[in-house]
Amino acid sequence: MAHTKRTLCVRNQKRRSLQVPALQLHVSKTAMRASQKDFESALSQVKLLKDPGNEVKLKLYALYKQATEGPCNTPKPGVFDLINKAKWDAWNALGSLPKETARQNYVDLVSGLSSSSDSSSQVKPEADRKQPGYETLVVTYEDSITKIMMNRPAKKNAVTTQMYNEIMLALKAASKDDSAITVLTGNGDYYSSGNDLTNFTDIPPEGIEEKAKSGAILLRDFVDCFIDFPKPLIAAVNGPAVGISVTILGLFDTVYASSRATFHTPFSHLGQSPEGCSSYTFPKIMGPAKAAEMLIFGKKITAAEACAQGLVTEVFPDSTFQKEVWTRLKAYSKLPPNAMRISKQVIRNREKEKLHAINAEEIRVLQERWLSDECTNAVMNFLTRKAKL
Ligand SMILES: CCCCCCCCCC/C=C/CC(=O)SCCNC(=O)CCNC(=O)[C@H](O)C(C)(C)COP(=O)(O)OP(=O)(O)OC[C@H]1O[C@@H](n2cnc3c(N)ncnc32)[C@H](O)[C@@H]1OP(=O)(O)O
Repeated sequence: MAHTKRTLCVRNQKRRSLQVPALQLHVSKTAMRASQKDFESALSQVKLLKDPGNEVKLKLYALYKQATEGPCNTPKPGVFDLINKAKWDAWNALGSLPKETARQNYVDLVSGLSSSSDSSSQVKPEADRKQPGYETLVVTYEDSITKIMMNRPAKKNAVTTQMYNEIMLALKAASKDDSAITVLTGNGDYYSSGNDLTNFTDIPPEGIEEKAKSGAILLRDFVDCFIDFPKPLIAAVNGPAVGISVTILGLFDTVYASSRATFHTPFSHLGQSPEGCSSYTFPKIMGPAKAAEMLIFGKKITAAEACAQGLVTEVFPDSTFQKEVWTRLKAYSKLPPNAMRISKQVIRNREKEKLHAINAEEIRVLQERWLSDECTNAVMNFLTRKAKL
């Protein structure tokens, strides 16, 4: 099997003491409080706004439908019915986002739009372009770079159902905005601790099989977004990464890591199996032997090891990680965007179909694993704190 190693350039790998920056607990205080009245007032307010553009209108439409009718429940329009298909796609992308959250996101989005149109006579500096409507992410646009930052630092950026949906929305928006490159990173001391294990707890009345089915659709759509993302996609791995946040790195174009980062896929420990196309990308990137140690035995590797094995492009000392990575990315973002996009597509298109098939197959297997005693016991152990990785 051919190894396709990324550029190897390991920097200062001296171990540093783990510095935990002040955690910024992101709790939307109003999240649980968007009343029907707030929602109705947002509905009236939206009519007074100047045209926010198609992308925002689609977001508003999707959140409105989700808030009033719940998950998308209508047949997918035909390919030639472009407008209704775009609306359907936007609604469907919200997956099982709860109605209350959709209502709150709608209210937040309208309030963000109102305040930006109130000050529309002033030219906002690019750094202020924080995009409204996200609860688990901070999405910003600056220097032709869309930055998607996972923002649940107190939970080590564990990925909830809502965060899966918001990352998909943010990627879809970034694929259409005028940014040249897109970056995924984490807030706080972790990049991400992977799937939020409480995703296994809210079992609907229809039973665990239904939950596994909706989880499978969510995960398939999530990974598909990374396979199909049309622009250069960079991961800035600011700290330890676990599970799904590691496996999807094989679908990024470039992975920069802090010297403090570690990479861990404890699937067997959790009674689960590989996802994110890692059963294909990892053996291809690092060779079957190293991939097996990670994916079957759950070996945790350091940033330096991940770089030597080709999963990481370059490691930066933790103390200068942010500065060095953003300086590099700002320079890359000035390259001709169409050329970068086309080069990415030439590289990716050859493999797209295969990656989609691998994603579907991995999820078919994983869906069965979720129903196994091995998986249930492992999740219960974590949630009752008998086990930690
Ligand atoms: C029926 C099927 C439905 C399925 C629906 C899902 C669909 C998609 C599935 C995709 C599958 C992906 C596979 C994976 O990602 S596997 C990896 C899963 N992750 C883990 O197992 C990590 C678990 N976490 C830990 O082991 C530790 O927290 C840590 C990451 C090593 C950090 O330890 P540390 O001591 O530093 O910190 P704490 O443990 O005190 O964590 C701080 C708080 O954060 C909470 N936390 C952290 N990680 C998670 C997590 N993954 N899920 C839920 N909660 C998490 C932790 O509980 C603490 O919360 P607290 O302060 O309230 O106690």
